Amino acid sequence: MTASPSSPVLSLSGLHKSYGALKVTDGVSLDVRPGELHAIIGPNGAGKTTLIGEITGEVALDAGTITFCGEDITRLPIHQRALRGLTRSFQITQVLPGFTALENVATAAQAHDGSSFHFFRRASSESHLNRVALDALAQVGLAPRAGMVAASLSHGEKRQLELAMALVSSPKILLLDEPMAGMGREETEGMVEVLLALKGRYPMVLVEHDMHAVFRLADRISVLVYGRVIASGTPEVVRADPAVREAYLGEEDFA
Ligand SMILES: Nc1ncnc2c1ncn2[C@@H]1O[C@H](COP(=O)(O)OP(=O)(O)OP(=O)(O)O)[C@@H](O)[C@H]1O
Repeated sequence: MTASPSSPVLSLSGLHKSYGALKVTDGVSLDVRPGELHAIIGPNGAGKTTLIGEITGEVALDAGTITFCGEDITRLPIHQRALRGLTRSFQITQVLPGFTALENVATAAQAHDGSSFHFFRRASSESHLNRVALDALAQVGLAPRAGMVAASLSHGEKRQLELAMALVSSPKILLLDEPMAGMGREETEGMVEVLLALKGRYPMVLVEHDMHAVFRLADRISVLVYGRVIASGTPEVVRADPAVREAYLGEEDFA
């Protein structure tokens, strides 16, 4: 089955997951449209990271269907989903601390491109990989740090580096799980700028607690509470929703 240009890139339909009596995903249905940045927010323990894991295949569903680029991927293993361009970044640290930023991204590009990498073409392959890696570093604003070893990068820069490593895997969607976690205001602002620049080029699912960042970036927001989507829509619609305001009672961002 092929998807038309306007059909959703990713559709979740009736997803369910329980751990014993705890319903972590309770009938979640939502879709991500081409070029859209769709944020998923909700209080601690609402099931956001679990939902990302269900999309990548790390968490097995009890019920429901996941469709990606027109294909039912519900039963596909993690690597088959990744090969199709379903790319997760953050909270999985694959950065090699003793390698430079450029080497890290080139290694990620090589891993993705593995089958076309031949020894007899080594020199040209390496320069190709370096070009691809530099381009990805530039996209995340990290080109000036290309020659620095990853260990010497700041926390925010390491997160930018992880994002660059995701970009070289030819993503058809980016799943970003708390990219601003542990960042100060300035680093958060830097990451918002990077994601704003990438917006529209890749559809993105963003799980994030920083509401200022979410409201600046999102085209649509879905609010998860106890594993259920209690509201979904544009930032304006979600901000004005009484159920959302109740779920976030007392938090200044919804005041
Ligand atoms: N493997 C597991 N076994 C049992 N319970 C689990 C497991 N994974 C997650 N949970 C529980 O499921 C619930 C949802 O967890 P999840 O990490 O998805 O929430 P979250 O919305 O991402 O939270 P946070 O915002 O704090 O990161 C929590 O109560 C958590 O303790």
